[in-house]
Amino acid sequence: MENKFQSAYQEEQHRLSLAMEEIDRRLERLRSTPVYTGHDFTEQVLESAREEKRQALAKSSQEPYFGRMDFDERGRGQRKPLYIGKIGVEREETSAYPLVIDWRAPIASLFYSFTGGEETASYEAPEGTVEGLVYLKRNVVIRKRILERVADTYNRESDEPAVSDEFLVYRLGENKDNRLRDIVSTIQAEQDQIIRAAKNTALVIQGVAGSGKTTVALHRLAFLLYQYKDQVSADKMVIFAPNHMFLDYISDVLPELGVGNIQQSTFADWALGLLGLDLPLADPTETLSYWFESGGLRTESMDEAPGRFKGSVHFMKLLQDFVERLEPISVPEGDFSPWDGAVLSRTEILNWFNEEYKPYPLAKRKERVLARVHRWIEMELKKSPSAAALKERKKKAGSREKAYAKKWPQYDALTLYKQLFQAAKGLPAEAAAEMKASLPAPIFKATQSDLRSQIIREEDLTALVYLHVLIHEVESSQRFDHVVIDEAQDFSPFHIALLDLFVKGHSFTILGDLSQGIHEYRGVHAWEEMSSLFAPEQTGYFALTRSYRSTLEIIEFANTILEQGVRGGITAVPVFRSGDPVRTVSYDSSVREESLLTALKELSSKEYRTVSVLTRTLKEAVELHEVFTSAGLDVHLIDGGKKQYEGGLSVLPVYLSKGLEFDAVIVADADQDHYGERTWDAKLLYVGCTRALHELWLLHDGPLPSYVQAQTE
Ligand SMILES: Nc1ncnc2c1ncn2[C@@H]1O[C@H](COP(=O)(O)OP(=O)(O)OP(=O)(O)O)[C@@H](O)[C@H]1O
Repeated sequence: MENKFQSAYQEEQHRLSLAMEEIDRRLERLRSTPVYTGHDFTEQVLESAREEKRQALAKSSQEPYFGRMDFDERGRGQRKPLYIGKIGVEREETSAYPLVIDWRAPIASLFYSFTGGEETASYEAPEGTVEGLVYLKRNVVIRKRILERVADTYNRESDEPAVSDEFLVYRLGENKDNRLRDIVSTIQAEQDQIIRAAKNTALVIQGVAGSGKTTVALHRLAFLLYQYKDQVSADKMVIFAPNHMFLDYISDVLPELGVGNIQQSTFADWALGLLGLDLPLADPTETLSYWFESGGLRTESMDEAPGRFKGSVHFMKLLQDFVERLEPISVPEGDFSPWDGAVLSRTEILNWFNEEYKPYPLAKRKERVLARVHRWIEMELKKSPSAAALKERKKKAGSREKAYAKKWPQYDALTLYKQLFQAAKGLPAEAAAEMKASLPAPIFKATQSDLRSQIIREEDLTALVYLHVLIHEVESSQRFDHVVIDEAQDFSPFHIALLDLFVKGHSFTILGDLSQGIHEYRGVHAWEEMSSLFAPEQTGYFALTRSYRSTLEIIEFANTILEQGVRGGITAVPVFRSGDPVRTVSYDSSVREESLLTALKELSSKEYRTVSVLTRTLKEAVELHEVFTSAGLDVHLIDGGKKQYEGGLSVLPVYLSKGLEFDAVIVADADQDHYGERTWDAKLLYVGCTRALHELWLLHDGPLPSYVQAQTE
């Protein structure tokens, strides 16, 4: 065994030296080509391509590849070693396989999809299906030009033919810093399927906690940019994520994959930018504490929650209906007369508005009609009998034209939204009453009062953007080539239907986990709510059930919470990576703070890079932060306003931990007072526990909730 390993290592060392020599030689040649700084456009384009190549080769020379696959393409009768890296490097002679194959190339898909077996394997190439035999799948770890590790995950000629998880487990065992990382060397077959799925599909992915949803979505973007380079551009792709800190947390993956310039935004930022609104949104803390304080007035049923109503397709239709009802009352009453004796009849204006400009949205129709009125005035002015009359008429026409334009309704999203919640003011009485009746009374009242005080909540943004689209339509510069929605369980069907108006070809990657649906007062309760928005051939569904983040012990512990507390959640299948047992530590309430401090000190003395304390509420997080810092620990408080995740030690409310991960997690106050018997409490605790990679402790002073198994040491 030792010898086999030695010889594999030596072989790879030799090949690595050859590959690096070749890359260095090419890089040197490119570097010695003088940089073009002139004004010739063609030369500038060529220079920019050379610069791109220089940068790619420079990166490649440090870590040329991560995998090797020996493949015998049927018909060739020869087994060839293929090297796969983050950046492809072509050979100078074109007939051979590239020196390094880009991980996104069709042939590289074999490296990920091949899961062992004696049979022939195949991949889809532009020229059709290519079949052959895989002999070897090998991972090689190269850091800064040094070969650190060689691990075979499959060897046809060995006595153990099954694909081994050993390398994956080694990778998962590493500690994490403050950034999510790429996984190109260990993408799993079920993840690869999603990454390489066709572009024009609304993919909906349900994945258990830690199944790699966020990571997979980012790799999918890099794949789409490679595979559809002529159809998509990075700056026309967008990732919607829950908050700025999360965006910061994931921001390194795409550059690591050699992809830059992809838009990353929260839905709220995008919506406010599009609306051109410079209004601060209502502070979400109030809503969050209403829904997240333990106990309280909250009911189990979320169906009447404002967010659910305002996120429904029903509400979307209602807005459309409202705008349609505005059409017939748009053109002001009466003829238009620019000066006495000249009349443009309302019938003529109506004809322009209702017939000639009918295909345009409301605001454009108004704009076009007013421009036409202006042109009509100019024509009429030409008929003036004298220069003095012309002057007089011009003056009159100027002020009457202004007054006439003012009589038209104002078409901007916020004005219309306010109008709707002023009992559809302006509509004929019967229509107005019908509109009002279709809005649930408590939501009507609360929104009316908010809008009177200039308060806009996040849940109003979908409606505002939709009204904007209805009156202005989507401009081509606002369209996306692809939209990724992370934590999609917190989005509503209305969000998706709205974004569908902005994306070409229903090209979506929608990822989430219903078991982590802690914002279900506004998010979806079943994926069908989203997938049913598309025709069956436009959408695809994938489920990821394997969890890569946590140890076997943590996953089994969290699964019990799902089974017994959430009842109906999809449990995760662990990768076989064993660690320390989960600890449930009971303490007396008089020593709560000391106990948490001791626990944090103990975990931070280990070799972990990130340790967090998760509280139930923000208030508790703030208080504990004070305790920890007074004791001299360097702890970051994550309070929702934070734009960056700094790693190290953190304290935060559990609901803000979604999407993040830590080497070790302490759940504070894991008792029945803080986590009651409701499904929702169990979901919150599930989210908290599944943030831990290697170690999880739950501290409590009262009895644990019934769905948490006390752990004995
Ligand atoms: N194939 C893989 N190889 C190595 N690591 C992986 C793989 N897939 C996922 N991981 C790791 O698992 C962890 C979880 O990934 P990620 O955060 O993308 O999952 P998620 O499904 O979005 O999680 P959650 O919903 O719980 O926030 C990350 O540390 C990621 O690097």
